[in-house]
Amino acid sequence: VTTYNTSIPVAQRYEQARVQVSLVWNSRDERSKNSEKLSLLQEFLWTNGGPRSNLHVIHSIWANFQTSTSNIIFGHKWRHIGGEADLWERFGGVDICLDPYSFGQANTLSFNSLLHKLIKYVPRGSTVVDLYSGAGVIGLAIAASRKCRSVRCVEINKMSKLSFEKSASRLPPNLGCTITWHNTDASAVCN
Ligand SMILES: C[S@@+](CC[C@H](N)C(=O)[O-])C[C@H]1O[C@@H](n2cnc3c(N)ncnc32)[C@H](O)[C@@H]1O
Repeated sequence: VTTYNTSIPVAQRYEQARVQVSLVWNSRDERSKNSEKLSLLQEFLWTNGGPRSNLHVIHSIWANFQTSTSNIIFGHKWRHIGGEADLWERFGGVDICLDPYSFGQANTLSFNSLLHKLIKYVPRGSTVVDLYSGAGVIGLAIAASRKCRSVRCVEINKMSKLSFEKSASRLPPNLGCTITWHNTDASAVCN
């Protein structure tokens, strides 16, 4: 859900929030059997919830292709099939891009206020490691506070790097802090 438009009051922002829809399709890709049904579903959703509908609640639509029969929800293949590709949020005073393949906190209001509180506890000149960082939202907010020398984000999902890089490109210049993102197992880093 995006509530990005910070020029309007918070309550109104939540009323006008829009949803990023991810359709998980149990096939290899968009050329597989039954893919016409995916297009029909996408068209139906966009007609009834897109910008030209009476109830514009859909920000974007993505398809995810999952052939595994395990209980892992998402497969590795993603296709953007409608609306804006990037979903932006505002957390801890920074612009954050959340692609559907990156983890996003569900309670955005609480997360935002927790981030503002957390930053107060960071001593000046710190070296910070954001373990299990996802797209690096916590690390990026700490980096933007200008309180630390470096922030390293550590995350196992390599796709989250794309979201991290888009957000990092919007950080203000000259923060005096290097911020990097590392695709590795955080439990190995801790040991
Ligand atoms: C609950 S999310 C939190 C993400 C981020 N800190 C936030 O608040 O938005 C946990 C993250 O840990 C990652 N993760 C799970 N196991 C991991 C591991 N062994 N090493 C590094 N990251 C891991 C997941 O992919 C996920 O992005």
